[in-house]
Amino acid sequence: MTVVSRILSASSKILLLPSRSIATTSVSYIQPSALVQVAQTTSRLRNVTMLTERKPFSSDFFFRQLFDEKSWTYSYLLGDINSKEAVLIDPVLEQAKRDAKLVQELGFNLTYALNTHMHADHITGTGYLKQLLPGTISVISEASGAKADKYLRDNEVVKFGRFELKAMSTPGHTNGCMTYVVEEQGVAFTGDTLLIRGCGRTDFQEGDSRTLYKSVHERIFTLPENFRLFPAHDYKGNMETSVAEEKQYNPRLTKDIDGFVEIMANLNLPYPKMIDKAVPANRECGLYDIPKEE
Ligand SMILES: N[C@@H](CCC(=O)N[C@@H](CSS)C(=O)NCC(=O)O)C(=O)O
Ligand SMILES: [Fe+2]
Repeated sequence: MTVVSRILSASSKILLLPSRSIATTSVSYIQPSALVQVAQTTSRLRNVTMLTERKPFSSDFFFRQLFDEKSWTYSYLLGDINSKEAVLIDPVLEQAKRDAKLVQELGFNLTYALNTHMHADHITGTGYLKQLLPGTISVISEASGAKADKYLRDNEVVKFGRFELKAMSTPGHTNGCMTYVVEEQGVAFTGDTLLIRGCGRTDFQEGDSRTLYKSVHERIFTLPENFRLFPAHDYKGNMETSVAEEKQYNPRLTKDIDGFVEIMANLNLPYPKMIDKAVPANRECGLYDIPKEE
């Protein structure tokens, strides 16, 4: 019997038999690798993702997802547990005290407070964090047009302890959108470029659907399939996704580019409530409208 006919034969047995009987059928002569192929084939037929093996974070990599309930924003504190250097991605002004307290409680030194882009729906916490945690350097892309202490270009790296965070230019939602990637840990922070089963809107700031589509397909979707992806927002309670999941299930970005442009042109979303306040503030690194001391 050839390998192919064995697979087909095993596949039909697995599909036809109730699951409890699989272990007791005559498939035991099949090579384990052939069984994996059968499982992959049957999963594809049932439209189920075969999860690629996950890469766990290393024990010296600190990761904490934080949430702002008013703007549905996720911020991310990443740190090197040994050197105690940390970075904070997309902090929110109203949560800056919470975040500063956490950084101090954990004994971290916040080296960089980074924005993935110039946000339109909330004021960034980077400016206030510079006051709360002196020495913190605010960071945004050069293309954002916003003020910060440090500007990043495509493929530039910032270090925290032994870790490297690489800025990957992913414009489309805004010109200056960056996806921040910690390659060694298999993780990327996509800002508003790629949301879980969605993506950033393209109807204000420098939004451009074709550019966003290319950013996702040519940059984010070319990361390894098992990379964990963390967005700047989720409005449905999801917290994390992966390259493999979004490539298979993103309802917008699995379309061809023209189909995508059509979807984006017809979202009809109301403008963010804070846009007229947030964009001018964020252009200045969020350095005004600091909450009053209690
Ligand atoms: N209702 C919220 C704003 C919601 C919104 O527009 N979110 C943006 C990301 S923040 S710039 C977005 O791109 N959404 C895409 C989508 O499909 O929802 C508010 O008033 O703040
Ligand atoms: Fe945004």
